[in-house]
Amino acid sequence: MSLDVDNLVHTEMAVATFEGPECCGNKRRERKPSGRRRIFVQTETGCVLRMELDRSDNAHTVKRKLQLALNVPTEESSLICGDMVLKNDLSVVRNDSPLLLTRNFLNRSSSTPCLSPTGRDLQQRDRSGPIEILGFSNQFVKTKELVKDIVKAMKIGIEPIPVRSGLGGAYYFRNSHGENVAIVKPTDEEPYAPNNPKGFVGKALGQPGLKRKVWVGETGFREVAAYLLDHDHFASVPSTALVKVTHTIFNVNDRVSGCMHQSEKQISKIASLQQFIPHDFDASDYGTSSFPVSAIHRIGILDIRILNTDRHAGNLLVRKLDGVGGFGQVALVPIDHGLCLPESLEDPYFEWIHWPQSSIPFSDDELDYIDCLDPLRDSDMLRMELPMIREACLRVLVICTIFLKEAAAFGLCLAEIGEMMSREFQGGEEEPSELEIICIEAREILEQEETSTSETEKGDKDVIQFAIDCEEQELDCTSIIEEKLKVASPFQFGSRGANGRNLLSKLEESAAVDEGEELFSSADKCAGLVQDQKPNVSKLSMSMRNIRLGERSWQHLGTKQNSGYLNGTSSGNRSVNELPGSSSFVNLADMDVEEWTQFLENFRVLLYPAFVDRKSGNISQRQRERLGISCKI
Ligand SMILES: Nc1ncnc2c1ncn2[C@@H]1O[C@H](COP(=O)(O)OP(=O)(O)OP(=O)(O)O)[C@@H](O)[C@H]1O
Repeated sequence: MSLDVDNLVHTEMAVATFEGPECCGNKRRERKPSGRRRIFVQTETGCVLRMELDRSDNAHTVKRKLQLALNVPTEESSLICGDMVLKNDLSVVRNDSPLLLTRNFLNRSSSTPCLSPTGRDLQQRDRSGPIEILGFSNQFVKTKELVKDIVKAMKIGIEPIPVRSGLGGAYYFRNSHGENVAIVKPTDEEPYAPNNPKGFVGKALGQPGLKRKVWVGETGFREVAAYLLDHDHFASVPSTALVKVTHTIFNVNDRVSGCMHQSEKQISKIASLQQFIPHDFDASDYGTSSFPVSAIHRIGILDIRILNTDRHAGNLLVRKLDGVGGFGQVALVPIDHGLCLPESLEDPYFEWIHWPQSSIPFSDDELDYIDCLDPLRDSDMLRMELPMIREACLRVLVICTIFLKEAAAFGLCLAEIGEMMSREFQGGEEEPSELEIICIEAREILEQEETSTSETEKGDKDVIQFAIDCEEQELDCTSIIEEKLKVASPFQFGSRGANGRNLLSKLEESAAVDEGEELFSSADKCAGLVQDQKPNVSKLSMSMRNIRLGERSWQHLGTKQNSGYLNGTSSGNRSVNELPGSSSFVNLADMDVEEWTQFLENFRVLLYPAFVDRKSGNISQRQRERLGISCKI
C-alpha cells in the first residue's frame, strides 16, 4: 500500500474508495476478489468509517489511515474484532466485518473526547449508499427487500421516526406509503452507549453494559444471531440484519455538555435493522391464557438455546388473528434479542416460565426440531456470518443447546428446563442455577483429571527413567516388573508390556474397566513389589493411585442413580462464597480447545443424573447442599 499521504487521505477518508454503492439491497454484492475486503471501523463513540482493505494491508497501515482521519496516533489505538486485538496480520478479518477502534491508556468513559473526524466531514464524503447490509447470508433476502423499499421512500421525503418506548435509541423506517416497515437500533445508542438519546449514557463501546457479559455496542449482532439461529422460522423472529445506515435523524450526544442533539448532518451508524411486525399489543397487555401452546414452546426453545436474559412480556408482540382465522386467536412474535448469548452463563429471564403452556409436554414436531439442532454447526454458521461474535458466546450456545436436547429427550417440559437454568435468590444472594452447578461440577472433574494426568505424566517420566537406569545396569527390570505384575494383577499383560510406558498404559486400560478396589490394591502392590529395586517406582504407585481415585469419582459420577452423584467428588463442602464472582459462577472462556472438549464430555455425563434428580425433586437440594448453599425447595 502506498504511503502517499495525499492519496491516502483522498482514497481512504471516510473512507474514500467506495466501490459502487451496493445499497438498496436489490443487487447481490459480489464477494471481493481474494484479499480485497470491505470493513467498517467503528470508534468507541460510535463514529463509523468504511474502508477497503487490500491484501497488503495490515493493522498498522489501517491505523495509519485512521490516524489521518481521526487524529489518533497509531500507538495509542487498538483495532479489535470480537475477541481479537489485531496486532498486524489482517487475514482473519473477513469482508464486511465491523472493527472497533479503541484508544489505549485512556479512561474510556463516554466523557473522554470523541474520536471524531478531523478536517473534512468524513461522513459527507462517504459515497456509499444510505443503508448497506453487513453480510451475505441468503437469509437476508427479506431485509434486502425492506432496504429497497425504505430507500425508495427516503427519496420521496418519507423519513424515519424515533421510537419513544424502550431504553435504547430506535427508529421506525418507513416505506413509500408511510407505513413502518423496519425498526433500526444503532449500536451506539443502546442503553449506556455514548449516543443513547434517552439519558442512559456513561460507557464507551466495548465496556460492560446492561448485562455484565454483554458489552456496550454488541446487542446489534446478537439480534441478528437470534434471527439466524431461528431455523425454519420456527419461533418467528422477524428478519434482522446488521447494517451500516446513514441518516440525519440519529442522535449524537455532546461529549462536553452531555446534551443530546440531532446533528442535522448525515451520520453513519452500525445498527440492527429488523422487519417491523404490525401488532395489536405486547404480551404484558394481554391475557396469556389465549397464547397458543406451540408459540410459547417455540419461543421458549429459542430462548433456551440462546440463553435469553431479557424475555420479558414486552418483548413478545401479540397480533390478533380474528380477521384471518379463528376468533380470539393470536400470533406471538419475539423481538429484542440484544441481551442473548452472554459471554458466560448468566441468569436468564424467561417470562413464559410460569405460564401454564410451558408445563405441557413438547409435541412430536417440537421434539423432532430439538433433536435436529446441532450446536456445533450453529456455531460455525455464526462464526461465518458474524465474524465479530466472541467464542465465549458460542460456548454458551453450545452448552444451552446440549442441555435442551438432552433434557427434552429425557422428557422434561419447557418449564422444567427453564427452571433448571434459572438462578434462585436466597436472602438477597444470587445462587447458581442447576445448569450452572452441573457446569461447576464438570469443571471440577476436568481439574481433577488434569491433576491426575499431570501426575501420571510425571510418573511416566519416572518409569522411563527407571527403564533407562535398568538398561544401564544391564538389568532386565521391565521383564521383572511384568512378571510381578502378572502375578499380582488379575489382568493379563501382553507382549507390548516391554517397557515402562506400555506397562503403565496397560495399567490405565485395566483400571478403566475395573469397578472395585481389587485392581487398585493389586496395582498398588505391584508397584510396591519393585519398590526395593528402584525408589522411583513409588512415584508410579502414587500416580496410579491418583488415576484410580480420579476414575472412581468419574465412574461414580457417570453411573450414579441412587446415592447422590455429588457425594463422590472431592470438593464436598464448598461454600457459595468460594464460587467465583456473584454474577458469573462458571467461566467457559478460559478453557483451551482440548479442555473444552473434555469439559463437554463431563457435562454430558452429569446431565442424566441431574435430570433424574430433577424429576424426583431432589437435585437442587442435593447439589446446593454439596456446594454449601442453603436452599429450601
Ligand atoms: N420488530 C418489531 N416490530 C414492531 N415493533 C417493534 C419491533 N421491535 C421493537 N418494536 C417496538 O419498539 C419498542 C422498542 O423496541 P425494543 O424493545 O426492541 O427496544 P429496547 O430499547 O431494546 O427496549 P427495552 O428497553 O424493552 O429493552 C418495542 O416496545 C416495540 O413496541
